[in-house]
Amino acid sequence: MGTLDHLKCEACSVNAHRLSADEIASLMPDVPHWELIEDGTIQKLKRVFRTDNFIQSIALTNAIAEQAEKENHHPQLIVEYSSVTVIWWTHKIHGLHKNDFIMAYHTSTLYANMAG
Ligand SMILES: C[C@H](O)[C@H](O)[C@H]1CNC2=NC(N)=NC(=O)C2=N1
Repeated sequence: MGTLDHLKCEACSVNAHRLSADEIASLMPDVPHWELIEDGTIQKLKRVFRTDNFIQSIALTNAIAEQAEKENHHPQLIVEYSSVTVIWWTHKIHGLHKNDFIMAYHTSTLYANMAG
C-alpha cells in the first residue's frame, strides 16, 4: 500500500504546481517500474506493460481509458500486439503534476489486477 493508493486527481489549471526535481525524486519510489523521461523540456512518466496478445492489450487500454475518464486525466498510449506503453504528464503545465504519479500508481494496479 503506497502513499498514492487512496489519492484522487485534483482538477488541473494552467497555474497548477509543476513538480520540482526534488519532489519528483521523492515520488519515484512510489511508482516502481516507471521511468522518468525527458521529451524536449517536458518531463514524463513512462512504463511499458507486456501483454500476451492484442486482445489483452486492448483490454488493458480500455481499463486505463475508463479510469482516465473518471479522473479527467489522460495518458498517451501506444497499443501493440504484445505491449501497451503508457506515458503520463500534465499537458496544461507542460510537465509533471502529482496527478501523473497518482495515475501511474493506479495504472500499475490495474495491470497487476489484470495479470492476476
Ligand atoms: C478540459 C479538460 O479538463 C482538460 O483538458 C484535461 C483533460 N485531461 C488531461 N490529461 C492530462 N494528462 N493533462 C491535462 O492537462 C489534461 N487536461
